[in-house]
Amino acid sequence: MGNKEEGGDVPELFETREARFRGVFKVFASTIMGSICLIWIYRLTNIPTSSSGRWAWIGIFLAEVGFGLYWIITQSVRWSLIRFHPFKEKLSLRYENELPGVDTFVCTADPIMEPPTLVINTVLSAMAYNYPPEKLSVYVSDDGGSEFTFYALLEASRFSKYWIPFCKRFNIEPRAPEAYFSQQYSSLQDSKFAQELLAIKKLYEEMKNRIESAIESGKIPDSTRKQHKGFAEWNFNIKKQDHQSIVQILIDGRDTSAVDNDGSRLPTLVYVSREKRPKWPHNFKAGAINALLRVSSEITNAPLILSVDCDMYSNNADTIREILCFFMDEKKGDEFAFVQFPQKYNNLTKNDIYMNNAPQIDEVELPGVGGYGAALYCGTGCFHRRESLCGGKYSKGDRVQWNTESGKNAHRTVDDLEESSKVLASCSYEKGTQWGKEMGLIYGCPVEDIVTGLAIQCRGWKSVYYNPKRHAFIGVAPTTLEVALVQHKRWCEGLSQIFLSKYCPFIYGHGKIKLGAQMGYSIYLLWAPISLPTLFYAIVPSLCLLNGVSLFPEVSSPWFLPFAYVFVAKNVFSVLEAMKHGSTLKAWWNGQRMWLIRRTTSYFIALIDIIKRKLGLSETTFVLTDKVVTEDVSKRYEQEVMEFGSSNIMFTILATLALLNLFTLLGGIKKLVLDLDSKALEQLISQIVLCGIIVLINLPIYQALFIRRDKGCIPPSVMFKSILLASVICLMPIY
Ligand SMILES: O=c1ccn([C@@H]2O[C@H](COP(=O)(O)OP(=O)(O)O[C@H]3O[C@H](CO)[C@@H](O)[C@H](O)[C@H]3O)[C@@H](O)[C@H]2O)c(=O)[nH]1
Ligand SMILES: [Mn+2]
Repeated sequence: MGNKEEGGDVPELFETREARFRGVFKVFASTIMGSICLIWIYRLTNIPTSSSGRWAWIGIFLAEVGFGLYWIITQSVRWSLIRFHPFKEKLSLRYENELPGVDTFVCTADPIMEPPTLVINTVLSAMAYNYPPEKLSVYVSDDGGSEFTFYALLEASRFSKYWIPFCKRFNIEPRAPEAYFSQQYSSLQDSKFAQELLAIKKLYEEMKNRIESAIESGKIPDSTRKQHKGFAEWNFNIKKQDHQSIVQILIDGRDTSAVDNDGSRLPTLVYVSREKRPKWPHNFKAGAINALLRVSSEITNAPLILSVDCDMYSNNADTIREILCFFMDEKKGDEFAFVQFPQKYNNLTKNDIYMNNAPQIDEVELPGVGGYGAALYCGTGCFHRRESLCGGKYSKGDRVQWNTESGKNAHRTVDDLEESSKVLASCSYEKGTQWGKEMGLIYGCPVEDIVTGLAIQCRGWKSVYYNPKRHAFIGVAPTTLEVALVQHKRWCEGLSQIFLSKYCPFIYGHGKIKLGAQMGYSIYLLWAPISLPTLFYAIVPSLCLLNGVSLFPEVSSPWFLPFAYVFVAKNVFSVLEAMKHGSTLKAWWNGQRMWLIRRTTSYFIALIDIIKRKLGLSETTFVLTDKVVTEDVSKRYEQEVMEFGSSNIMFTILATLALLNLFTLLGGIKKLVLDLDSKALEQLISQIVLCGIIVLINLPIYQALFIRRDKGCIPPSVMFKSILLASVICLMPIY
């Protein structure tokens, strides 16, 4: 058991390293700051006196104030970049015999959008961690209330008896079967391995076939239904939003006869579908997690909780051991409430057309907020201390007892545990309690994760953002523009809601988390308002160009310099930052497009919806992210062709903006050529460049409007609407 009793100078279980070049960066940032101030001064001292363009001028000034302030907010995180490095060998030496239990929560909500085979891949990867199996439990929350998901889990519980020993014997990675089988094998020469691989792959395929054909036929075969008492729950007419609570313990980890093919114990596996009734709000994922928190506390009550979305399989079997280095560190471990991993995806294309992987966020901003001890909780790929999630406050000097196996359930039967758990998963259980307020995940916000993480930090806890080289969790990224934008709209709406609520980091977090962390949170919480200056910049300078109204200083004026410097320096910096973290130049460019599209569509619509909600006109919703696509769509995704193909209002907005800039660019150039006035050219060149960049970045949109003929192009109805709208806007006079 090592030297922990000796006290005093025990070596640390992890170290932190600060990013380099922070001094250089501070100098660079102050030159930008200086230029921004100069731009503001220029705007204030040069307001046009004539009526033409006066309001446009004031508007662009406000937009630049908006951009400038937002830029300042984004700086704090770049000053505090910290990376964490655990020493897992030391952990084993010191604590191998007192490792804590870990309860893994897997959430799923719909058997069509989140196929049961996807769910069990995640479940199997979580059951196969390099960790004592009797200390592992996996709870699946099925908000779809689907018999097929239950059936898939039953199949997985049987398959795990072969899968887990196979993983451990050959120490394979990753331990989600589908992902494992889809990669190249290096050691097929080893004939024993090759044999076993073929056998296990066959078993997996057979299982998958059984599950998929059951789903296809729409019913579970009677012979199968007889194999488990759990199916009886579906004898009633179960609807997704209207059913009793279901708790089925598929593997009871206490049972010493529940063993795998090698005779080793198995992790506990539990299926939970909380009660749903039409008149009870179910609070989406937050409600699901809270139900699991209670059910798991009844059954295994592990002190650590891992929560993952159903598409996020574990990609590293040692992850639990790594995060324990943070939690169990003698000096600092006690104050950590959670350890968050970045969200990584296995279905990205080379140039990441929808910017699903934003290095700026994963590699800079999130570790930056983490540097202030306030890493964001992002919903999936996160390990929590149960106590902190259930409302506990951090108090200094409270040493945790990790090994809390009390054996309180030793004499209770599975039936007994199931019955008492069902009560905990019922609708009425939370009535009049602190669940959703002080306890568990917070209700009423579509980004339950961010607000809950913030509340935990304001109770005194710290958190870690840990971004290891080998990705710890890998999921499915959106593969169509619509899904990507709808997801961002949900996030943006939820994030703004936090800013406007009592949880606003500057107020709620005041004196509890550092100012830098408050600013770091606000990078995201202020997504919605930043849509306005962006829209302004994408519309008004172009319209002014069309009307010959100049909004920027002439090239020969010294005032031109700060504009040029901010523009060039900011973009060069952003390219370098992206490429340093492995992006291609094209991916960066695609990212700029997505950045423009998100701000002018998702964030703008979210802003409108927030106002509507404030007026009492709409309610919180949660549009689930689809994790399956048709072959046609996925082929275009592979080729990095943008997918539209629906008449979502967001597409009308983005097509209108693209066309507007095309019209004004052509109109403006025509005017200049006809007038042949070099003075006017000098005054308008900035606007031509701006408008030209917007047109360049929108090339795929024109293609989708006029050239492409596949199913993913922009539908004619959207095209006509946007041509009409763009033309009308072109006719608007400039004040
Ligand atoms: O009523 C619901 C709705 C969703 N979910 C689950 O929540 C997870 C996330 O849903 P998804 O549609 O995949 O949304 P994403 O936008 O991809 O999720 C991100 O953003 C969410 C907050 O908006 C976080 O909760 C997630 O953890 C985070 O991965 C999935 O496992 C769902 O099954 C439920 O359990 N019940
Ligand atoms: Mn997701």
